[in-house]
Amino acid sequence: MTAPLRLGTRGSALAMAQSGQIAEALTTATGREVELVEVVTAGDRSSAPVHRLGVGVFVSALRDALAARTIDFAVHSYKDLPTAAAPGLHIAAVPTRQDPRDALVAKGGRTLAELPPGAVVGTGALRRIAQLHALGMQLEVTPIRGNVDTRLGRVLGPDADLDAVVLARAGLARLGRTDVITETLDPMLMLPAPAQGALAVECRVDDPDLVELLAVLDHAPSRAAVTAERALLATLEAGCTAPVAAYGELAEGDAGEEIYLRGAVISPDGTRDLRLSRTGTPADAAEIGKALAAELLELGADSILGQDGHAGPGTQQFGSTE
Ligand SMILES: NCc1[nH]cc(CCC(=O)O)c1CC(=O)O
Repeated sequence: MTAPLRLGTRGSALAMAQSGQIAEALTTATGREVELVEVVTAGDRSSAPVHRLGVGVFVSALRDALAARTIDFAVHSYKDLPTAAAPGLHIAAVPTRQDPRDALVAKGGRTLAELPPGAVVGTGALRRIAQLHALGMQLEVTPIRGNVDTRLGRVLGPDADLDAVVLARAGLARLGRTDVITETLDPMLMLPAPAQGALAVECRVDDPDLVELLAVLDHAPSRAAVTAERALLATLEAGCTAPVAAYGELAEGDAGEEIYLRGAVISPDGTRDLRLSRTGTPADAAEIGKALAAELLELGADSILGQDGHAGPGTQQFGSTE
């Protein structure tokens, strides 16, 4: 009898749902039993805005538990991972990615285009705030945070005080709540966060048997797309909350499989909106991301990122956007 593998997870409904789904997939694929071990993170204990805390707070307690060997592996929302590599740890799998687009949940079943001037839209991420302002619709954007149910309650609950919220479709899908979505937002308007909708399955480098076991969950196209998006983010050296968006899509092109990467850097007030794209082969995913970031920098991305909304030096270690 082998002992069950210990999967460390945050206690939020979303974290429990995605950890449970990965545990089940691993057991199905390998026959190994998996036990969920709850880890409380500083991010769960605080109610400060995420762009102040840095989303790294959600990650570090899980990584500490890995280092302390109280858990064997962890499942992260990939977009919450800092771009800096974690010494001693390895992303053993990037499972098949969920739909990476953002979703609108609005009162009265409204779509984005149906929101009247002055409508109050809640979202926590500067990337979304910036892109909502860039639409020029006179939306009033208000920062919110909290778990998915709390956010939905601001629109759908008895004390609803917002006209709409924007959140990741993937989070709603993992919780079985896509029914509340009134519009899945076209990436032409709302380019997703780098790695949104993807998970990262992480374990210790010094656990080679587990590295090999977890690899059954890896989905190469999802990994390539996320690699390109995160290389763009890392090259821009955008702090934890910078309004950077990136979306890599894989498709069959004339010369075989191709990756089509779009990137955007938007000022928080939406008045400056740089968007570019680039194609290449999935094997060059990281280079494509770096090259696209370099082009964005050439066009002044750094001056946009230097405006308020940039995380500042205190939170530079956190590489994720939201
Ligand atoms: N920043 C919070 C966060 N981190 C991961 C998800 C779920 C979507 C995903 O897995 O990418 C969410 C919620 C959201 O952005 O609405």
